Amino acid sequence: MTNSSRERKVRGSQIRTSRREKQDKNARNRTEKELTRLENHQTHRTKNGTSKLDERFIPEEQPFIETEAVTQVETRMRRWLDVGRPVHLIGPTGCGKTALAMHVARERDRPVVWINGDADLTTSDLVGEYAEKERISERDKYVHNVVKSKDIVRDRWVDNPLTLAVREGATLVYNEFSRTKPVANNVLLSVFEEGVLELPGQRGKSRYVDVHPDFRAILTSNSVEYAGVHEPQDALLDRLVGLYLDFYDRETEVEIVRAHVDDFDTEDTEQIVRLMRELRERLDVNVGTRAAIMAAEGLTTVDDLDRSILTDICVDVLASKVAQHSDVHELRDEVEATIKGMEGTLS
Ligand SMILES: Nc1ncnc2c1ncn2[C@@H]1O[C@H](COP(=O)(O)OP(=O)(O)OP(=O)(O)O)[C@@H](O)[C@H]1O
Repeated sequence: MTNSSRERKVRGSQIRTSRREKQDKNARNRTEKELTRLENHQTHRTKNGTSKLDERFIPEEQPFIETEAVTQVETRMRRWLDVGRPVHLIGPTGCGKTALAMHVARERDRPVVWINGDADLTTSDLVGEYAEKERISERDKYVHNVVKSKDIVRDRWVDNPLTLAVREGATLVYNEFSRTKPVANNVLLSVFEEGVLELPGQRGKSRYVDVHPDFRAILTSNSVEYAGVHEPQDALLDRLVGLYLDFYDRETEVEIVRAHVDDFDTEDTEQIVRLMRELRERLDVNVGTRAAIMAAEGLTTVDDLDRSILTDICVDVLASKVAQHSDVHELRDEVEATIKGMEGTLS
């Protein structure tokens, strides 16, 4: 044994760590991990110029016509959005609710989050769930060449559209919200009133999310279905500002059809809109602006138009709305009679 006793060197961290020091170390690790996650998210966001919100499905931007009639409704919508009230657009199929909601939402220059109402939608579909497994591996080298490893697998919470919109101050467009069962929409009550979103699946203080001051909501529902699908709870309706829409005036519909159908003569556009509006008055089925757009698209393929071809196009555009094959004959008769009755004005 040599004279100088050699102090035993212990490599690596101290063998014995007090419980308190271990807790502090774990807390530091957790903080570092959280900071890394946020930095990664921020990097992802800046690198791709998008946030997680942008990954959400949002209907493709369409040409948007703003006549006086459209602007009037927009002004009413903005009035309520400016004071933080959720706006509920109610109207018949194809009258322009979605286009209006998306346009006003985009104009707010905030991220837009889109939710499609559906009977199968649940609260967790709206707010989020523990949907991913997170594996954390800790490697401790207490003694050189001895590795103590520990894998922790835990559920990770994933925010769904409503929570993302609330956290990031997005404009939520909740299309056909009344198709969703009322119980799933209950989470909206405190969002629209107390300004807090409760995450039923979460625990502790992360169970509550303060609503971002820039968060706004535009809900749409189809007037007919609205009555028939799920009667939304009065407490929710009480929190909404309701704007009933109908089909636009003829000039606006002509502009809308022209915006959607290229290479279609203005006079022909005016005629097909006039015909579809007449059918809207006469038929039991709903004849929306979308039907006028589709009919105009069909007409762009025709060189020599006659009454029979025009009848075919109108019947084809509306036939999906009649339940029985026998009803199509009645539909065709109505269309033929309408075209005949307008012969003087349809060239
Ligand atoms: N102001 C507008 N400018 C341009 N296109 C419009 C405008 N309003 C409606 N449209 C078009 O008319 C058609 C019907 O509009 P939209 O889909 O918004 O109706 P909707 O009431 O939401 O129908 P649904 O009840 O089926 O959801 C769409 O093709 C839409 O792009």
